[in-house]
Amino acid sequence: MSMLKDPSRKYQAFPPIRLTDRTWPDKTITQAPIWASSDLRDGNQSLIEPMDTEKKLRLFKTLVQVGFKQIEVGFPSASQTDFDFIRTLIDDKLIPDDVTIQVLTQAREDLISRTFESLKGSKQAIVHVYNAVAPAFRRIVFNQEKQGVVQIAVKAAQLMKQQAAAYPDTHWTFQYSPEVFSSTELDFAVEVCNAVLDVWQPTPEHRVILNLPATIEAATPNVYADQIEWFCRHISRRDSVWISLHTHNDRGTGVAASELGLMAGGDRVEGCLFGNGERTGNVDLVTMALNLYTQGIDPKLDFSDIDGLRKIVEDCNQLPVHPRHPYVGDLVHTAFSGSHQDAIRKGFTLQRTNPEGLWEVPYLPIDPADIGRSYEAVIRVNSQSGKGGITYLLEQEYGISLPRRLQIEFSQVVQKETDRCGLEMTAPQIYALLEQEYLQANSPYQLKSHRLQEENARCSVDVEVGFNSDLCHWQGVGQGPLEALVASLPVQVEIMDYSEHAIGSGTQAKAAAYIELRVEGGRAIHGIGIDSNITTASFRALFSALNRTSHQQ
Ligand SMILES: CC(=O)SCCNC(=O)CCNC(=O)[C@H](O)C(C)(C)COP(=O)(O)OP(=O)(O)OC[C@H]1O[C@@H](n2cnc3c(N)ncnc32)[C@H](O)[C@@H]1OP(=O)(O)O
Ligand SMILES: CC(C)C(=O)C(=O)O
Repeated sequence: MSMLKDPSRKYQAFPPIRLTDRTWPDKTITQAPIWASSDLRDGNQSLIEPMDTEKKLRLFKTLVQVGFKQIEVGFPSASQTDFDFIRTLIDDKLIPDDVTIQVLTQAREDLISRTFESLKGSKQAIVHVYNAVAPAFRRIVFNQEKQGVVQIAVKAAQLMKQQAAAYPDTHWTFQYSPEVFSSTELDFAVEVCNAVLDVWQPTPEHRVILNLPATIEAATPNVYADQIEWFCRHISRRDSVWISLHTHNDRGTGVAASELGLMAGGDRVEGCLFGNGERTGNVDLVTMALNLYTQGIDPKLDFSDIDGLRKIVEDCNQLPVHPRHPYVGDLVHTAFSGSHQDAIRKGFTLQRTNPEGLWEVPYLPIDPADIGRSYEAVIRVNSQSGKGGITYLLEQEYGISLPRRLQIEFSQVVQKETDRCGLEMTAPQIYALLEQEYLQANSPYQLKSHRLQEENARCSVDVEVGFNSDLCHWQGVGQGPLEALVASLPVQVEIMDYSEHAIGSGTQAKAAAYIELRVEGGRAIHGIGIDSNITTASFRALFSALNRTSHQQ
């Protein structure tokens, strides 16, 4: 078997929705939807090993901490583990007053009564019932005509009403999902839902939830948005219903579909953290929420410690989060490539001058600090990197600010090394290379010591220099220490550029000095000196450049 030359023999294009006056493309999302986490149900049912009670509890508490107010906690009629877990939540009073748990059931009598039994004693709960309504499911799964499928839903709705009446101390909310809504004839989806609403008789004060799943994502996200807008226009009692979106990610557009679905009238979004869920996953609620955040909208979910959250979710799901996963992947705030690093470094420098201003660092749609990440991993260096990245790491990790031409010179040294080893270079490795190349460039001339005297604005210097196995004394006079040192040298040099800065502060502070030197009319070469004494640092820089010049001749 191989891919078909003519895939239309096997696959059909999804038909477009007839909605020429669609309004959603002109809408924007201006507030967070009602979030409902399905991690403990849809997420859990898709795991290789479903969570045990301990893991479920851990994840439940985490979801509460993040700020979810509606949490689907399981399918209690399906397994004793789920049933017991729900009992634990209720009996041990682990559900905060402002959190509503939700449970799922098929539209079958025995399962519905078991579901209500599991919720006995809860203050409030959402009971979520579903049956598939799409043509293929009617034919293949239920072997029913449309009316048969409507009857399954209506009967379940009636049973739920009866069961709820038997437990009057709980505040019940009903939820119905016409499963595979996205592949169902729209008028039929509305027909089934209207029939369910006729049973439940919701009011604006006591609404029900109609959850419209893209159980299997089958079209571009604009089609889902059209479906939602069409549905919202045609459903009866719109003001008594919360329209809930439940998208999967089969085509990789689960987030886009939910976002467009919100523009099209959705009130609520069900999904999982980091996109866990059946097959390619449910819509990723973290991405959705942080997408809102980066548009300046409070998502009402708190991801201030996104790495801590990821760890818990990975432990509970026993599934890793991809390094490229939006916002949370290990590499998503990291730039390896030169032009990105350059732009990021400049962006950070500018941002620091106005920390309260709008975030505008190129290539970083979010400030990593807002989600608890350090800037450490923002720039990493390999053979694709340029001077910007190297400079950034030296600045951040070692407080060393190389002057521009020295950045260019040193980046070539790093480039040679990354090309040679083919690996990433960490900040300590880059610093080690800097040390080796500049700070340890002490042959043939080794600065042993120096003595300075200042008189009448004249400086005289006496330096002790190791040269081969000899010890020499060089003496010179000038207006400043550096000029005096230059005058003492046995070769003709010209200082093309000099700069210095402090590294750190207080008693631990050191000075870094940078010199660009031309020796006897040759090529300009750089040197670096670091010392707690600024004059010594500048002398070291000069010797570093002098020695490097002799290596390069
Ligand atoms: C898209 C989703 O994520 S939907 C949620 C899916 N999640 C799960 O199914 C996880 C938990 N489920 C289970 O553990 C089991 O399915 C149980 C315990 C609920 C039921 O198990 P079983 O009774 O063995 O039945 P099974 O799941 O095989 O059910 C198939 C039967 O239920 C019917 N059925 C399936 N879904 C529904 C539904 N939503 N409403 C009514 N009947 C349904 C099928 O037509 C089939 O009927 P048939 O036996 O007359 O042909
Ligand atoms: C039960 C429903 C909402 C579901 O999980 C789906 O259709 O994907």
